[in-house]
Amino acid sequence: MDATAPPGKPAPARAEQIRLDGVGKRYPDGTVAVRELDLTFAAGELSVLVGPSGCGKTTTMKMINRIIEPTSGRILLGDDDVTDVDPVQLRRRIGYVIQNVGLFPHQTVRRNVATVPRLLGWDKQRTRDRVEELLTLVGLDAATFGDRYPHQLSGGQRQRAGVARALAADPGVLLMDEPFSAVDPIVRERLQTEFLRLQEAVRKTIVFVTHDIEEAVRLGDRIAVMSEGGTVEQFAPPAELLGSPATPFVADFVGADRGLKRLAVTGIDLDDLEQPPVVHVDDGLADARAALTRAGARWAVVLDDQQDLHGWISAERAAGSGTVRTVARRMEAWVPVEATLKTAFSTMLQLEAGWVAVLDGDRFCGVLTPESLHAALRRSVEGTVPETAGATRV
Ligand SMILES: Nc1ncnc2c1ncn2[C@@H]1O[C@H](COP(=O)(O)OP(=O)(O)OP(=O)(O)O)[C@@H](O)[C@H]1O
Repeated sequence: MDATAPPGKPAPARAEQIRLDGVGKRYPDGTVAVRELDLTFAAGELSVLVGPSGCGKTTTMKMINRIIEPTSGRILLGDDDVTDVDPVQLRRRIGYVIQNVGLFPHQTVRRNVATVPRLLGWDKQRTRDRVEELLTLVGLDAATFGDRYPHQLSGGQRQRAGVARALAADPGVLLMDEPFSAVDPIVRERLQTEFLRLQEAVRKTIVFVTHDIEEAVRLGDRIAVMSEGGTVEQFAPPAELLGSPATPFVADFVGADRGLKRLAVTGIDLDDLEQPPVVHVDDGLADARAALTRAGARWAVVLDDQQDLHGWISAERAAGSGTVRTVARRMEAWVPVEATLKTAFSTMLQLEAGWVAVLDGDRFCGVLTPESLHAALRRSVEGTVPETAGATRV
């Protein structure tokens, strides 16, 4: 926390690296929850701990903010050994979001979110500004929800308020323990999407616990698959984890449909695209026929005056005279080049289309057909091409 920061404008905290160095936890009853764990969570990345129940995920996470003290090894937050940092100070540097949020039931949303700023002694105006800013950031309208009590919110709204509260002091690090597991799948997906957008904006170092591999793949920059005793079976970006599981345990955990899951984290590669002939709505049909013959193709993509996608035309419909416009079929199936193969595939299914156009801004880049999608998927499963960094995981 920067005491010199102007009111209402706290200096953004640095996202710090977290390093676990031979960390172990033996509970007083002799249970060894975590054996000897070496793991580094990179600054500004979202790392997910995933694994079966009881494998030590929560214990690992709670050792980072010292809710649980390790019995061996050390944990470094940036350059500081966390055991040397006063736990109260430490928890101000580390936001914490848990399942069911843990909002104070007798306090309004505003007051809940203001908890840490109040503890830090911020003045009223600075606190109020920060609360408004955070509620907006997590998609809760302050005027509507600010004065409600937690029981007057839906599960998803409560979860958002919980995230706002954890971000209030602008910590560099966020620990999240199954934060979205108490809400239904549709709300969960929406929260995940919003959360990814939020992380794009705030770039915290986040350690996120879940036992849902789909959630891990969707959110994680890196995923640690853990087995009993806090053993890390593999710690890798989602595409790598799904493409080449390091152990039979990981292969089993990510599931037999890992190829399909990998669609969600694989970007479109321009080399995957097919290039059908392109004609314009105002071209004559004779020109369209000539283009089809030249390319040896059965159909062509039709673009309008603005070079936007208009639809397609088949060789059969190109017979006769007149212009392409009169016989072309409309087609809405397109995806931006930043989309994932999953988005392309579901667009194709949703619109019952035989292909989807790929656009870079307004520019037509080519099309994906079931065949080229299949080839792209094979490429991605075989892991010959790294995950596309720009792929939008929504
Ligand atoms: N206070 C405790 N005393 C003794 N054993 C404990 C204690 N807390 C947890 N354990 C044990 O430590 C192991 C790891 O627990 P932990 O809660 O870290 O697992 P987890 O992977 O988070 O599980 P889940 O997915 O079910 O939340 C389990 O075998 C659990 O029974």
